[in-house]
Amino acid sequence: YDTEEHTLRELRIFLRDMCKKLANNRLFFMFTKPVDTEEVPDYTTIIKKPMDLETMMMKVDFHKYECARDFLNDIELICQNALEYNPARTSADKQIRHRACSLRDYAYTLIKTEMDSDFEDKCQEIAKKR
Ligand SMILES: Cc1noc(C)c1-c1cc(NS(=O)(=O)c2ccccc2)cc(C(=O)O)c1
Repeated sequence: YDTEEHTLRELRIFLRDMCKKLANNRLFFMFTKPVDTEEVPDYTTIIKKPMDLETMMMKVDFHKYECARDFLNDIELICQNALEYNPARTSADKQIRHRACSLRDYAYTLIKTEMDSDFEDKCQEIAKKR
């Protein structure tokens, strides 16, 4: 089978496992689904590019990620959105900002420790050619 397709399939398997690990951590519960505009009516007036772990899992299945860096860019988006929408000194805002930073650090560390850097380089080479 075409080795590029084989590489991208392996990437998708890895990224699905990443999504599962992040979504299964209770700390990150509020990042598992899109922010509900019924619950948070002004959310989309402030946050222009919403992102969440369920949407990321769908993006994996729709072949939207060609390398781990693209995946981490969406994790960064989840984190930045949470910092932007929850800037107050209240304990609720502080808690969600802390959890957003934990999500970002945990995702980077998981990828750094569990993904072969040569494999990521190969994915980025394929992405460049497409
Ligand atoms: C995320 C986010 N960004 O800004 C805010 C504010 C949140 C956020 C949104 C919600 N309520 S929600 O209905 O949109 C939802 C429930 C379950 C999973 C995903 C979203 C709850 C919480 C919370 O801390 O419990 C936080």
